[in-house]
Amino acid sequence: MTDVDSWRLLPAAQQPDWPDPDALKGVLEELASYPPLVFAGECDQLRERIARVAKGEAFLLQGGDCAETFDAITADQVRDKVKTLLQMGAVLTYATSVPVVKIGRIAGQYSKPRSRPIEVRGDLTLPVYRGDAVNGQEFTAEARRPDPERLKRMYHASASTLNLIRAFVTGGYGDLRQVHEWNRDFVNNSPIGARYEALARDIDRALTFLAACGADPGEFHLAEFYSSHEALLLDYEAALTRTDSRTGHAYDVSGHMVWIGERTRQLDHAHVEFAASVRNPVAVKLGPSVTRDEVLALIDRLDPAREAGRLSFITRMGRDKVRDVLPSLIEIAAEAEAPIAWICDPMHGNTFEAASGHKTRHFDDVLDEVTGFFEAHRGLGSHPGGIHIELTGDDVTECVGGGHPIGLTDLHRRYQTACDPRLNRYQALDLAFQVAELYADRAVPAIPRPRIAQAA
Ligand SMILES: O=C[C@H](O)[C@H](O)COP(=O)(O)O
Ligand SMILES: C=C(OP(=O)(O)O)C(=O)O
Ligand SMILES: [Mn+2]
Repeated sequence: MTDVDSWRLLPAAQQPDWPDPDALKGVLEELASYPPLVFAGECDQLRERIARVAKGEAFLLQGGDCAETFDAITADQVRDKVKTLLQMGAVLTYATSVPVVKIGRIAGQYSKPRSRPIEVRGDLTLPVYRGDAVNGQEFTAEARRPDPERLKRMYHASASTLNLIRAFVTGGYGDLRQVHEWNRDFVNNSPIGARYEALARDIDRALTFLAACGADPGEFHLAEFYSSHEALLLDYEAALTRTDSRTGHAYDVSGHMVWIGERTRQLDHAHVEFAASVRNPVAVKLGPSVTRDEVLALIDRLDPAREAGRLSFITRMGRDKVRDVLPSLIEIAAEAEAPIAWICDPMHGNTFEAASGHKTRHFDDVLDEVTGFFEAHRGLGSHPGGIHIELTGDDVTECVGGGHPIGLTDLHRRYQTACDPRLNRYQALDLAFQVAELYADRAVPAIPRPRIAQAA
């Protein structure tokens, strides 16, 4: 591990141009005095859960908005997002026969890397929207001016979201029987529900069997839920980094897991340096242009001890490239004896612009990339560790396709995202059921059963 401040000496991509450095300094000092949002022990627990993913004994489901917004922190919206993830988790648990580690892109996903630093509309050129932690979406000079006070709002928004999540999942919301009932409703009301009927019935039978055996399905750790976000704004992440009194290690206590994006994973830059200095489980996004040397260097820098659970790679290749590019990456990591948890992000390599100007993704492309990810792992005998999805619990029209079909001409109806198009609640559940079908068809390798001694 490196010194927690060593990143400050290196270049950092995608940082806002804060107009008033003194105001920023004051905010960061204040943030540094705030209580942690998550505890180091929880981060350790998640690292252990991800270690099981890396060993082929668990599956990981990570999902949530591309960009959270301060306006959307209502009890209903947070609940529906968590509910969607719990529902997907239940289907995937049954399909994979292993525990599903559930992680939200939530309670901290407030900043965005962008393709261009500016946005032009007509005669007006303004700084691009970089997430609610930095500036506002409205296309005015005032809204687009980076405002460090927003970093404090990010902290408070994350705290209230986490508070709600903790209340939902410990207050019985994640009870398996309840979650299965919601899935039953989804199947009954889906235009393609007949297709999912057999799987839903199998889950019914499994639950009835467990109840008959005297087991309490509410106790199956279904309600364990973790937070994650892209560690993009290093000033914020560093202000929320604390030394753990138990171990003396530094933890980024802004979320349980943090990841480095495709645009900020340069080896000699600040983001990798920062991630190397904290003890959280960390992930790096890998796009199709990643090289062998980069993969090896990321492993050596972020997981020098080869500790399972420490480093995940979230691959986002695009449906056309995943089958060609992913196998060699898996081989490189295997040669380096790195216990990587491999997660598939089937969203970011499959974005296109519709004729209407909306950024969108097709459900079939998303499913195809997940299928290619499974095929690549099956070909090499490695474990397809999980999926990373941009989704919402709301009934938005941002991605096309799915069982309640959305066409290109429907996009304008409820296109509400602050950045990238998300699967809506139905599309997210379609994805979970159709990934489960891949398991049932044996299109993916059977996962070894968890050893009893390691049961959570
Ligand atoms: O997830 C976010 C986007 O992929 C990223 O911010 C780039 O988006 P843009 O091309 O609209 O800037
Ligand atoms: C920007 C994102 O992804 P990537 O870094 O893979 O482009 C994202 O996850 O929203
Ligand atoms: Mn995105």
